[in-house]
Amino acid sequence: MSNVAKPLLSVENLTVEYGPKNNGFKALDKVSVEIAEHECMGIVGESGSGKSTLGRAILGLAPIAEGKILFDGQDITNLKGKPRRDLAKSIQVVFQDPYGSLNPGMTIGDILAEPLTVAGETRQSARQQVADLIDKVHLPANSINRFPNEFSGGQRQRIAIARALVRKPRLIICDEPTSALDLRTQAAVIDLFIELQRETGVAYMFISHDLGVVRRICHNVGVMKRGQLVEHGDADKVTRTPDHPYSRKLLLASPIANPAEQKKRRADWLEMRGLDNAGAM
Ligand SMILES: Nc1ncnc2c1ncn2[C@@H]1O[C@H](COP(=O)(O)OP(=O)(O)OP(=O)(O)O)[C@@H](O)[C@H]1O
Repeated sequence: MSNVAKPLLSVENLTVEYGPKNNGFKALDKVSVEIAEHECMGIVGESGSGKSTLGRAILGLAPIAEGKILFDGQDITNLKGKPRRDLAKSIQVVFQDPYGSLNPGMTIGDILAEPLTVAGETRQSARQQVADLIDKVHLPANSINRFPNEFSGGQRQRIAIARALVRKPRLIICDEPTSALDLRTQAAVIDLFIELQRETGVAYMFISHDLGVVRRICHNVGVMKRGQLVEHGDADKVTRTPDHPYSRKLLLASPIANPAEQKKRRADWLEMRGLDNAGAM
């Protein structure tokens, strides 16, 4: 499948195998997917279908048996050590669990400043950027001196999002980032994701069980089943099979018809979010 714009991320025939090589369990089986700059690609599918494995493989955290991952044209499939750490500037992640993902012994200010000071920024510049980020994710300014256990689940997820944004990434893998939150908090965090995308132009791979959330935030969606990406189309149209309300099968009512339609949808979507086609604002 191909997007009209040059892909930021391109996953080609990716196979991830757990267990003995060439004889293990294929958690991903020849998956191909592309995400263009500024886009939000939803990944949905039943439990165990391979959604998180896809995200983990992109982050270099899953055993790749076959296939390729390109980021901005660079082959990152087997990147390790320093080059992999350097890539963390461009590809970040927000996980589901807002309780487990923050170091409880560090203040929010230190959690957010660490990636900047490690990258060589002065303490003063880091402090200023952290203050701006706290403001950007709508947390009170005094959050800087407080510890993670002083915050609610929704607030912690805002901190995790701020941490993902610290180094101005071009892509964030969001792995069920709202599913541990109550409905009201979930809606506010989704609004934040949308707002931040509008402001920064960051692209998202948004892994979720929740079709409502995916319809709201995503542009395209891919449906996974038993390690394969079985359908791909317009996120507005993703729905469960109507005649089998308990079925886990997902149907895309309107797959993308042709490149011209695809191009128009992309332009409309970017316009709605106040982004241009060429680069971040
Ligand atoms: N480290 C691992 N070792 C062995 N098998 C694994 C490992 N991680 C995942 N799997 C298996 O790979 C398959 C895909 O798992 P994955 O977590 O990607 O699914 P998922 O679609 O994200 O599920 P969920 O929606 O429940 O989070 C599952 O059968 C899982 O048991």
